[in-house]
Amino acid sequence: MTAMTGRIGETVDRVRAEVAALHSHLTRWGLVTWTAGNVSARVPGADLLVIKPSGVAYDELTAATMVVCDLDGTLVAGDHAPSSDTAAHAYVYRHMDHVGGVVHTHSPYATAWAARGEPVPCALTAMADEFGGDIPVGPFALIGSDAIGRGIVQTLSGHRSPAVLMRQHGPFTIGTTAKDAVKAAVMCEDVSRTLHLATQLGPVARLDPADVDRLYERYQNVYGQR
Ligand SMILES: O=C(CO)[C@@H](O)[C@@H](O)COP(=O)(O)O
Repeated sequence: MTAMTGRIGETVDRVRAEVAALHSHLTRWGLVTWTAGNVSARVPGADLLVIKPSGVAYDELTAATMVVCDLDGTLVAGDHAPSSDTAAHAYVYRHMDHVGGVVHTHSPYATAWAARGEPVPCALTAMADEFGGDIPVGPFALIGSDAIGRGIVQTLSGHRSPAVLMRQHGPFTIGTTAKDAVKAAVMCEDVSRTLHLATQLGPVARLDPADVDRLYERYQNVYGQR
């Protein structure tokens, strides 16, 4: 591992361990095939991010294999090339100050909705809880520039959903923390699957917007251990 010194080095090492461990949720919840997914986290107190190395198998990911980039996506520390989605993650961090973590997968049901360019309709209380409405579709964009990141930010800015289905590509999720972004990716695939099954049986009705608001406020502010 390319060492970074001092207090920032300690912080980076902690974030590297956290990001490495979070990748195990992508395989545990069936969100990725081969290496087609990545998790990143913003480094607190620094214009840096930690992200997965490109194309490295999940069972080979360790804190030491995580790479550190600046918020332009340039490699700062690490012995591997950064994820091919680093530019998208970095763009989100530059333009959404509240975001501490970003996840991208090709999880099958969410990616099927992305293939069709259709938002996942908010027809379940679980969707109101986690997404506050539909899961929106973002524009088609080729990898390798700021285009994907711009599409994520344009779609999610002012939107309650932490997930966006990038058209004909797959879901990207954001969170206050990287763990929150991973949870959003897990829940995005879960509701995408359920709504897929439901729509196979016939039309589904969206929840009343007032009910969505009430469910979202409760889940975001009361649910769980506070
Ligand atoms: O979607 C793509 C490439 O089109 C990437 O997210 C996926 O292959 C994962 O790439 P990385 O292994 O993170 O570089």
